[in-house]
Amino acid sequence: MHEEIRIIKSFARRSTLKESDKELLDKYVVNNSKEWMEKTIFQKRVWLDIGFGSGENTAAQAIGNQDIIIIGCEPYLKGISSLLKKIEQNNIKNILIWPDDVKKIIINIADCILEKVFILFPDPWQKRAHNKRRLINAEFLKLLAKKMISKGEVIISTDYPEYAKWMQKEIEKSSAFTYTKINENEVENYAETKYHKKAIKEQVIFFKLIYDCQI
Ligand SMILES: C[S@@+](CC[C@H](N)C(=O)[O-])C[C@H]1O[C@@H](n2cnc3c(N)ncnc32)[C@H](O)[C@@H]1O
Repeated sequence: MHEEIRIIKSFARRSTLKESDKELLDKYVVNNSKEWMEKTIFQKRVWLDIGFGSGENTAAQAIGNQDIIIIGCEPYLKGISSLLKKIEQNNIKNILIWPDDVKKIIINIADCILEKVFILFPDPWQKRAHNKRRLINAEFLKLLAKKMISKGEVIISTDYPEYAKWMQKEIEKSSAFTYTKINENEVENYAETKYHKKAIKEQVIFFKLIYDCQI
């Protein structure tokens, strides 16, 4: 059956990539076709970092887990440049970059393939009129669940208490995951991200969601 997801833009591009970064990106970009992914990555353990920002966590996870492939999704071009720099400096071989909206690639990712997903400090879209732009909602979580292996994990963080409450409601509404609140030090190989460093520390919340096909 044809899968569809509403694409409400939750980011804005403000710059362009330098020529040298464009060439580098060609080396690491993921080809958004089912056939290419089937041949190239779906035999491996696949992780996803959605909205990687400057790529601190993506790089740390790739270095700490050499036997996985991590696909980093991020439309913010300066962030892509930062991750490319980390990849080259650390000679990282297991990162692929999707330089656009996660919703455009997730539909082409095979079902039951994702082992771990990070969504760290997603944009909170605080004004009520903008809430619909929030990435975490029941519709997106249901789609994500279809792509997860049984017992696969999604790690989500925020420092906005109101968004945290919203997340809890949407996780419960989607009824695809069980979830617990965890501490940052329970996230293996986690590297504090740029937004974590800027966050209101006492308010930072991490959720660990587990997908269980039996639910
Ligand atoms: C608040 S920043 C957090 C960045 C990083 N995770 C961190 O903790 O520093 C949210 C990021 O999500 C990205 N983003 C927003 N909507 C997205 C989408 N639909 N697909 C992929 N990335 C998205 C934005 O470009 C932005 O860089």
